[in-house]
This record gives sequence, C-alpha cells and structure tokens, in this order.
Amino acid sequence: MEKTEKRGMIDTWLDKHRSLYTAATRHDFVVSIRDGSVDLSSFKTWLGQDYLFVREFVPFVANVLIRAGKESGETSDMEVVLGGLASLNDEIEWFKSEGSKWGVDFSTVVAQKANQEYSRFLEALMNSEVEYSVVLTAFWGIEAVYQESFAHCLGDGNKTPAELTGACNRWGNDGFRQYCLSVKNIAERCLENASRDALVEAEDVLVRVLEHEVAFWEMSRG
Ligand SMILES: Cc1ncc(CO)c(N)n1
Repeated sequence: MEKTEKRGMIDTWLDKHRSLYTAATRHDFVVSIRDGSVDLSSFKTWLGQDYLFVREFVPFVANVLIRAGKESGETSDMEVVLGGLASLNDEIEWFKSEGSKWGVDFSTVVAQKANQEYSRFLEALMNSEVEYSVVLTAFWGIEAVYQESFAHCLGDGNKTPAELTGACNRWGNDGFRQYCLSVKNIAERCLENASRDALVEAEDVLVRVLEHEVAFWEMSRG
C-alpha cells in the first residue's frame, strides 16, 4: 500500500488542538443527549439560541457562496456551498416546527453573550480582506463540529430520547457527513496554495471556531 497518503493542514491542526476539538464535539450537553440524561430545559435553551445563530449563519454562508463563484478553482465548489445554503433553508423551517413542538417562542428569545460573540466573529470573517482559504477553514469547522457531535448521539449503544433523534439526524446523517467532507476537501485544496500568513490565520480561526462552539454548548447549562 502507498504509504505517502497526504494528510492535509486541517488534520494536522486537529491533532495539534485535539483536546479542544474533543471539548467541542463531546461536550457534556451532547453526551447527555446520547445517554438520555439530557435536561429538556437545556435542550430548549440550545434550540432557541441555535435558531438565532442559524439566522446569522445564513449571510455568512451566502458570502462563502459568492466567493466560491469568484475564487474557487473548480465549478463544483459553488454547488457544494449552494447545497449547504439550501439545507439552511430547510433548517430554519425545522427550527420553527421544533419551536412550536417544545413551546419555545423564538420571537422572545434573546441572543446570549456567547451567541453574540460568535455572530461578531462570523461578521468579521465576511470582510473581503480575509482570505478565502481562511473563510473556508472556518466554514468547515462550524459544520464539522455539529456533524461530529450529533453523529455521536446516533452511534452504537445510544440512549438518545426518541423526541431528540430528529435534531441528531439533521446534522448526524450521512449526507451531512459527506457534505462536510466536500467542504473539507475544498478548504484543503485552497490551503495548499495559501501563503504562510494565511496558514497562520487559518489555524487561528479554526481554534477560535472550536472555542466559540464550546462556549455555545455551555449556554445550554442555563
Ligand atoms: C453553534 C452552531 N454551530 C454550527 C451549526 C451548524 O453546523 C449550528 N447550527 N450551530
């Protein structure tokens, strides 16, 4: 077997920041969904905050889409991002129906500090001075944390409550996993041609995404 299989920058960075990555993808809240001990008020808090987050995430992804059309090397890149944007459209509808199922009125939910800070971080990444490879690294991280977290809740031996499997399936399904891999491949390709400065910035941005994700899960503690 060929032993020179190329590992990309992202895998290298994940190894380097493994404990932070684990903190983001195996948070107590996620583990409690998987083992069935989840506190439903925590789930409702997360639901309301994540609905607000997704509304801020849409313009960020739209910005990635515009840049994919201009700056990506391959025409299929734009289609991958467009697929992500399309699934956000479904996601917003899903949040609304979950909101009524759980009695969470989104019109009265106020973004908490961690959520506001995450939004501000996304806004800063939309600045055209931020290199596309850096933006894509962040985009991958944001999606991958949810994919890994919720796939964990569906893994062998899970005791995830039936009423929460919808949420877990949304991000834990195999289609979403494939989509994350596609985004990762695009990011890796762009990182191969990135400057040394851009690589330093991309690693930093990935770390900050992971920190924001941990802080986001922490809000569910109430
Ligand atoms: C906080 C957060 N991160 C990522 C996603 C999507 O991947 C989401 N819906 N919310």
